[in-house]
Formats: sequence, structure tokens, C-alpha cells
Amino acid sequence: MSAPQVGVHESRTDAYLALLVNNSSSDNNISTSSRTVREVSYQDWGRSANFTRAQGAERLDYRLFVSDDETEHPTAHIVAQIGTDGTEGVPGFVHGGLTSTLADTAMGNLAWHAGYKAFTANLNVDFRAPLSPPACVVVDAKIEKTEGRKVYLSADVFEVQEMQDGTLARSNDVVAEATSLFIVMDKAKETAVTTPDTAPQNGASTPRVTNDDIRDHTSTCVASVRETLFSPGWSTIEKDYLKTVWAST
Ligand SMILES: CCCCCCCCCCCCCCCC(=O)SCCNC(=O)CCNC(=O)[C@H](O)C(C)(C)COP(=O)(O)OP(=O)(O)OC[C@H]1O[C@@H](n2cnc3c(N)ncnc32)[C@H](O)[C@@H]1OP(=O)(O)O
Repeated sequence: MSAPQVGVHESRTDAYLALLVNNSSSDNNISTSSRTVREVSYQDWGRSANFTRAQGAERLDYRLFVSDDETEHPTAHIVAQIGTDGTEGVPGFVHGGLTSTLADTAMGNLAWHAGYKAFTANLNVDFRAPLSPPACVVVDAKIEKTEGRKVYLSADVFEVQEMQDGTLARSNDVVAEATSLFIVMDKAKETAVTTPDTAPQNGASTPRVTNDDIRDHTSTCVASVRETLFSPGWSTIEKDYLKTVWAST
């Protein structure tokens, strides 16, 4: 397979995947050294308004894979393109919350696809190296152990880098290491949660909240918080305040 050439603005996700895809396979399975993993389409989730899928490719685009073999220790993998639009925390660097979200997403999906209808109860992330957008990362998630309703998982995030010859390779240096505890829903409380497959289908479409609704609601919320919490002398942070701080560091 010839190595894909990648420009700065092209999707490294697809280019990196092209390096991994097993050409003999008719669908988008990828092979790792130890197992074959199957791509999970977002469409498979049915009814879901997913946070990580809401902003489009300019901000974040990713592909998700889970191992199909029913071993005791399945894995999940994300290959993600982090864009430049709304992805920064410290200027010039990817927000740690985004990196954490990708790790949480890989671990959460792994838990669900392994049959655990579970919620994140605890998430720990060690950030080992900064990332600058645009960036392409790979997340490897695995189940460490289970104890009753508790599912312990871990995820490592690696950057995919462009080599001098234009090929893409996964760095061996970890960007972030995450561990988590997911708790399987209590049977007694499960009926209160609607999964995509069991969401009520009463014929009526769910009313969607528009951006205008959110803006209106935010204004009302801010106004009431100001009245009850803000001291009269307080002012809002000047727009350029952070720029000034940044320039002086
Ligand atoms: C074909 C269809 C495909 C569908 C495909 C779907 C795809 C789906 C993709 C999902 C991808 C999601 C990726 C993002 C995942 C989120 O974002 S989940 C959202 C964020 N998390 C939450 O909202 C959870 C909020 N917290 C809660 O609801 C509750 O605290 C929990 C976690 C459910 C636990 O409550 P609970 O069931 O009442 O648990 P409780 O009985 O108190 O405790 C059980 C045990 O856990 C321990 N425990 C509980 N919390 C903690 C904690 N934080 N730390 C340590 N121990 C704890 C307790 O000590 C207890 O231990 P034991 O005494 O049994 O030894």
C-alpha cells in the first residue's frame, strides 16, 4: 500500500486509517498485532444526541472501533482528528477536557459494547505531553477488571505524527493516560434510563432545543444569577483581559 501524503488541512484520521485498514477486508475493519477490531458507526447508536458528534469535523471528528472477539478483555480504539475550531484550552494547545472526553468516550463505548450498561463514576487523567491543534490522536482503551457492578478501564492517548517522508505514524510517547471506574446501572433504577434502542417511540418527534432557545435561556439564567449572587460592584471580565495576561507571561 502506498503511503498517503497528508497536507495540514486534510483529514489525518482517514489517512492514518488507510495505513491500518486491512485491504483484504471489504469493510472498515482494522488489524492490530493481536486482534481484529470492528468499526462502530455512530448510526448504530440509534436515537442519540451525542456531545462528541455535535460540532462537526472542524472541531472534532473521530472513528470508533471495538474488538469483536468475545474474549475476557475486549478493547476499543478511537482515531480522532482534532481541529482548530474551539479545541484550545491554553492558547495553542488542545484543551485537556477534550483529550479526557476522547478517553472517556473510548472507555464508555467499550463498556457498553462489552455488555455493561454503565456510567462514568470516576475518571482520572494524567496529561503527559501537550498537544497542538490540528492534531490526530489514537486512543486505546481496555477493561482492566470487573467487580460486581464496577468496571475498571484504562485508556492511553497517543499522537499520530507526520514523518519526514510524509507518512503518518503513531508516536510511542503517550499524550495522556486515563483510568476510570464505570458503574453498571442498578437494575432497580434502570427503567428510568432510556437507551437509544428503547427510547419512547410514541409517534411524536422529540422537540429539539434550538441555539436561539439556549441563548434566551442563558440570558435569563445569567440575569437571575447576577441578581442573586453578584455584588453590585462586580464587573464582567474585560474581553481582552486574558490576552493581556498571556502577553505578559
Ligand atoms: C446497540 C446499542 C448500542 C448502544 C450504544 C450506546 C453507546 C453508549 C456509549 C457511551 C459512551 C459514554 C461515554 C461517556 C460516559 C458518560 O458521560 S456517563 C455520564 C457521566 N456520569 C454520570 O452522569 C454518572 C453520575 N453518577 C451516578 O449516576 C451514580 O453516582 C452512579 C455512578 C450510577 C452510581 O450510583 P449507584 O448506582 O447508586 O451506585 P451505588 O450503589 O451508590 O454504588 C455502587 C458501588 O460503586 C461505588 N461507587 C459509586 N460511585 C463511585 C465513585 N465515584 N468512585 C468510587 N466508587 C464509587 C460505591 O462505593 C459502591 O461500592 P460498593 O459499596 O458496592 O463496594
